[in-house]
Amino acid sequence: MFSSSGLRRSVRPLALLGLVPVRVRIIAIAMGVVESCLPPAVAFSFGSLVERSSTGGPLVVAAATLVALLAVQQLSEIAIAPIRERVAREIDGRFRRSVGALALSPVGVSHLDDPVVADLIGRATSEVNGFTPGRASAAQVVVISQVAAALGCLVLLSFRAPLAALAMLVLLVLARVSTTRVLVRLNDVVVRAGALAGRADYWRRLATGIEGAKEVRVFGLAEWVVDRWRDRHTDRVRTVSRARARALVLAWLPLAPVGAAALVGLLAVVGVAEPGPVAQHVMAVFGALGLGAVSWDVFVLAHGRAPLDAYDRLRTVLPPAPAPEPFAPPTGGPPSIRFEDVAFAYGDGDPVLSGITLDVAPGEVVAVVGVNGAGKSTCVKLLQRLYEPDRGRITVDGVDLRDLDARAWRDRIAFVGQDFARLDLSLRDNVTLGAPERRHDDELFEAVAAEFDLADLVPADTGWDTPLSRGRTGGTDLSGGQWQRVALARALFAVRAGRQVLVLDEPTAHLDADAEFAVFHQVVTAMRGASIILVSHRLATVRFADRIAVFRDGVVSELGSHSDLIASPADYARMFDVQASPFAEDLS
Ligand SMILES: Nc1ncnc2c1ncn2[C@@H]1O[C@H](COP(=O)(O)OP(=O)(O)OP(=O)(O)O)[C@@H](O)[C@H]1O
Repeated sequence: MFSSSGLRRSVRPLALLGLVPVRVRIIAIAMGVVESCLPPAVAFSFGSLVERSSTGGPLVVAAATLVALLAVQQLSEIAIAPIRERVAREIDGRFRRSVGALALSPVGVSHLDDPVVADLIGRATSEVNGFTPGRASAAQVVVISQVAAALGCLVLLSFRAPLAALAMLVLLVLARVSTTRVLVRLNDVVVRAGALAGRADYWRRLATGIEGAKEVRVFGLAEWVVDRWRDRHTDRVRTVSRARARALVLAWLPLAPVGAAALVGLLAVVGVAEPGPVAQHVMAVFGALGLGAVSWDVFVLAHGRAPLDAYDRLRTVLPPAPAPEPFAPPTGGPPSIRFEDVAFAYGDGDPVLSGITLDVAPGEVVAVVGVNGAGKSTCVKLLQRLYEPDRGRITVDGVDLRDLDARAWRDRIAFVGQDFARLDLSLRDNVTLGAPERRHDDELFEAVAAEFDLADLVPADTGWDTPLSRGRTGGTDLSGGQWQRVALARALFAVRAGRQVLVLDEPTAHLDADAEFAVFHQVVTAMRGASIILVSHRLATVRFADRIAVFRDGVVSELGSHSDLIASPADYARMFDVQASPFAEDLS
């Protein structure tokens, strides 16, 4: 039913029990069976005890049996809690892994641009109020045993009053069906409440958190933001409480058939003279009413199915991919990369690239420049296979990128982007996760840390293991420029560990042109040997590249070394003059 890449077929909560170890499964099922047998057994045993006391028969055995049954009932209620926890933990662990694997299974990231997919991933991973598939599965066992216990009581009744038992069965099934409908409605309320809470929460974070703290104060937005927070929150509470009230009104409806069933059951006892059968009958009637009752477990079952349903739908949208190959160090030197007439648009949007043709020779440094929105980052995303070209192809050593294993190709790339990852981990992890297969290579890490002067970023006593987060004990936070040094060190670690392609997509955009030039120069000098692609919208900072490609209107409009391009009368020379005139002396 389950593999690391996904649950194989449509899953129901009960089927998830197959994921727990056999021993735990057997205990859970055995306890369910015991719980199903207890109510009819107690009714029967109580009837015998009353009968014996009325006829003056020996009471000891009957009383001892009843006491033993009641003791088992109490004990099983206590013992079942840790079993249910274990069942839920085992299933939820596997389910989370399965959802994670599915969400990460597409080669690229274009599926995340689709709001339907994003919503399904959100719902499959949501654990609102702890209603998880694992808890639903454990609850399903309890619900089945509750139903079985009630049916057992009806069977007991049917020996004396078959018609009354049949009428009760019909009425209680009716009650149960309408109860389930009410629960589905309540479940919808919970889902809606979750979506609305997300909106209200955004404004709460903006008002009280660090996210927009400066803008909110400096632009005088405080009152406006707080008003929005209050309005969204009020909207949420009002919408949810109206929907809940409507659902709860319906919750009264099942009470009518339950009441009628109780009446039918109790009336059937009229005329029975002996106290024993009367006692057994009354006990069995009360036991049978459980068939129409709403228990907490029915509620957990209804809610805990929601992530499973979302997961099922997600699987129809995202078929599970085969498990990735383990890391295999690349053989040979840096590759030659070629973009051949590559065209691309996001979804149904306008073309961003309309025919890019560009070579990067092994070990060459190629800069990609162009105005904002020219498609430079998009080109880099295609190279990393985060998206696929609509037309044309990208080849690596002559092989179409689509024919290469995406994971194996990415294992050859080191990358720093504009919004590089600031991992809430230690400084050491932030750097060494650039090449996870060499994570424990302290010598390599120390060399890279020395090259980027990382020692002054963390206190000496906690050293490399200092968490880079103010929110963690003993943690520290870094400035934007310091984080950027860490991100570049991560790329250097990856290159030293054997990555042969380096992509820098404006990680230094917030620096001034001189500082960006210095950083690019340092990084490229340190990583010479890899095939390097530098992206920038500032021409002066990449002038040392072997070749510069100017992106314009979705194509490469100029290509050559800085001295070639500056000598031609086209865009590059004109833009370079405009951008570089304030630094003319430094650049000469
Ligand atoms: N995920 C996306 N979905 C839809 N459109 C996108 C997406 N990412 C980028 N775009 C659009 O594609 C165009 C090119 O964006 P891209 O980021 O490649 O440009 P760029 O040259 O790198 O710009 P900049 O220098 O500002 O970073 C822009 O119009 C942008 O709005």
